[in-house]
Amino acid sequence: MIFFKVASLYLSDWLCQLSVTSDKNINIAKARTSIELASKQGASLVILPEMWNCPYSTDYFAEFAETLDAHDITAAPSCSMLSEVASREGITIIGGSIPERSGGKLFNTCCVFAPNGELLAKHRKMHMFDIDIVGDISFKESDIFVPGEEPTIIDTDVGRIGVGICHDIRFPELAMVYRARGCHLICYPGAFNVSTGEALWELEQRARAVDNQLYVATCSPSRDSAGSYTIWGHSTLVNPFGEIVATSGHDQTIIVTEVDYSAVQCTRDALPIWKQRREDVYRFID
Ligand SMILES: NC(=O)CC(=O)C(=O)O
Repeated sequence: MIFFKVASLYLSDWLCQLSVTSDKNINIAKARTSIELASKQGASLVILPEMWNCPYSTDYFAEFAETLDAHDITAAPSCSMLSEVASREGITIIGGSIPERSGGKLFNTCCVFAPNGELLAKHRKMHMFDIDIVGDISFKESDIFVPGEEPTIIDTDVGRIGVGICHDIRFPELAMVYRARGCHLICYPGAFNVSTGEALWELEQRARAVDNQLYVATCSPSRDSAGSYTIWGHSTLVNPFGEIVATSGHDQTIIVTEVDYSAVQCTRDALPIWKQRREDVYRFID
């Protein structure tokens, strides 16, 4: 989980990496305790990991799925906990992700809650994690999930935030949309595995941050989470200059760090690459 304390343009940021079990009630209780702890310490934004209520495995997604009705969140125990804690503590929550059931389909969905407990937005993972690295890892999210169709931009008390989920980070176009629409921060709840994580997790975050000159936050479950998928961990915050502000190892942990949104404009003034783009010459197809 990541937590932010906000004072005008200046935030204090907590990253809290949760160990996910195969018992949903335990996962909900653990997340609640961590959010409350963050709030007591002054956090105003909390970010949870991808699949914080469910092991990251195609064997579990359907069983752990919840139906999310913005008008009656009580049928979804994971999200009703987030809504209740958001309103009791008066904080914004980027709710990692959970399996969502809707219209006979399943989505990998991040719910965002306002400090009054209102469901502000839902981001459905847009790019399915379907990979096959011979002799290493095979995973096919699209066996279970259907991709979301839209980018998600939310105006919150802690800035304009874009949301992506894990594999979404590999698509620079999505991050560019967020930059073009004025986001200061992109949050990617994620659960990279050890193979891709070691090679690419940090690289992808720094690339999205430096190309778009904004903050990138990632939040992962910890390595000891349930299921056969081995999680990389290493929740991280990267600044608009591509530098790592804070990161973790792979164990369950909380990191507290600080975010200064003025770095977004400073970096853009110093290196005005957005204005220097040559859209007149970029062509994907002749
Ligand atoms: N959960 C994911 O989308 C995993 C991923 O992208 C990876 O590289 O691992």
